[in-house]
Amino acid sequence: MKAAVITFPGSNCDRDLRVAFERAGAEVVKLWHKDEALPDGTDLVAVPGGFSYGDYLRCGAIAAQSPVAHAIRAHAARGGYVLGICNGFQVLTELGLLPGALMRNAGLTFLCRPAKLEVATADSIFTAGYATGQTLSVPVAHHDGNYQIDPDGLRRLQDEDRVAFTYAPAINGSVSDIAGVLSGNRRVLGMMPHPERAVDPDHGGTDGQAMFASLAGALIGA
Ligand SMILES: NC(=O)CC[C@H](N)C(=O)O
Repeated sequence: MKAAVITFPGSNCDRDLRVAFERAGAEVVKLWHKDEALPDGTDLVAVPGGFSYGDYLRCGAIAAQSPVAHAIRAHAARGGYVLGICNGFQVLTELGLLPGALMRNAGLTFLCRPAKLEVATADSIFTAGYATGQTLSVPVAHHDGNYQIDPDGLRRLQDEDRVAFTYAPAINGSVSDIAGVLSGNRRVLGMMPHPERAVDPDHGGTDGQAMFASLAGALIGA
């Protein structure tokens, strides 16, 4: 399995994401925001957390106009896998690969702490290593994690079983406590919590590990 991890100016979780994939047995290639094409054989594009382009305009808005953005869109259009974590989730909504938007946290403060999550569906390559309803502890670190979507869009996400994770209890004002969502073909996942910060006992927990193990396991040889 080959994962391409993208770095924008201001990304700060690209190394952690690379290590999480490598420990799970994936081959990782690094991409810079100015790269216009993915390496041949890329199975999954990973968009890391951080403050791409300083979070100017809106979190993720400038990254969605960067040279590498076209390559991400083309990969998704081909049915490729895409994982966006935190700022990466914001970038994927700005790219139009996932519905909804990430607004300022309801409490107007930056939240940096472990969060309790519930796995809302195990029916995806990203969440297959968990059980639906399982509770996880995964760190969050964001000021714009308040997921919002119009009522029709919310109904569609729920009807199509595309809510991947919810906060339990609520932390940032997200509609229906949504922490992560899947695309219609279930091959794109965006989530605000950081599973790559929970893959080693020294992180204080390993609840993120199953996501990388599931991805690497399913895509090895792919
Ligand atoms: N850790 C992150 O990716 C943070 C995302 C974004 N900069 C925010 O604060 O909401």
